[in-house]
Amino acid sequence: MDRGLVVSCQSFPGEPLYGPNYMASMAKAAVIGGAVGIRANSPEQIAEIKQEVQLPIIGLWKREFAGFDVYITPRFEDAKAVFEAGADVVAIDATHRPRPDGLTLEQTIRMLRELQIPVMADISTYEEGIAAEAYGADFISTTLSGYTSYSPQQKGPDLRLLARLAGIVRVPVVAEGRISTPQHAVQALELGATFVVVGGAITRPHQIVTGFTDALRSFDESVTVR
Ligand SMILES: CC(=O)N[C@H](C=O)[C@@H](O)[C@H](O)[C@H](O)COP(=O)(O)O
Repeated sequence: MDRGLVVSCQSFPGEPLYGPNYMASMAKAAVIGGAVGIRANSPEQIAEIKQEVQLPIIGLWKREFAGFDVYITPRFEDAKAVFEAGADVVAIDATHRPRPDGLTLEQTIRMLRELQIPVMADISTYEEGIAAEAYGADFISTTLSGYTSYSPQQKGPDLRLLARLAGIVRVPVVAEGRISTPQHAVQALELGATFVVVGGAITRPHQIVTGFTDALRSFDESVTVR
């Protein structure tokens, strides 16, 4: 995949853009805008997008299993289904938390590589990134920083984690998570990211609206106080 922008086109039940082909249309818009790849959720949405755009797809499948914290492509068989739906790379939770199928992360990555399925390791800490590379992941992405109980909880992207990993691992490092401005994206490339994944800031209109309404509300409140 070329250096540049990957647009994450994901929608979920209850969201206004959840339904047939909304995400395929979003992916078409990403193509027009010059994206180099698409990140997409679920075999269904991946297959829809695949029909409409030629760009490489990083696929995942968000699934919740009672008693487990991992939710990004949690089981080996979910990863296989994502690949079979047309993903070129499969993104998986690459933390060391227990997985619902009882496999370790190392076993999962090894089994996927045996099937020649390229793996993107979604990590939350530096140590997880180093381990994922050692296990054979093809890409390391900062996706889960801020979304595990033990990683830094911050409003903006974890550029520090990105820079530390980019300085040491040999596989491509991907900047992902809370990248909400073009400036963040440029900064990520400067710090060594091979590509930058942007989701909500492009493909979640309700999130974009909230950014504006929150700003207006704080302005109103500051005026009232005066
Ligand atoms: C933590 C998690 O579950 N991240 C998910 C991973 O696929 C998506 O919900 C995010 O939208 C994606 O990572 C892009 O990030 P952002 O939408 O912040 O640009």
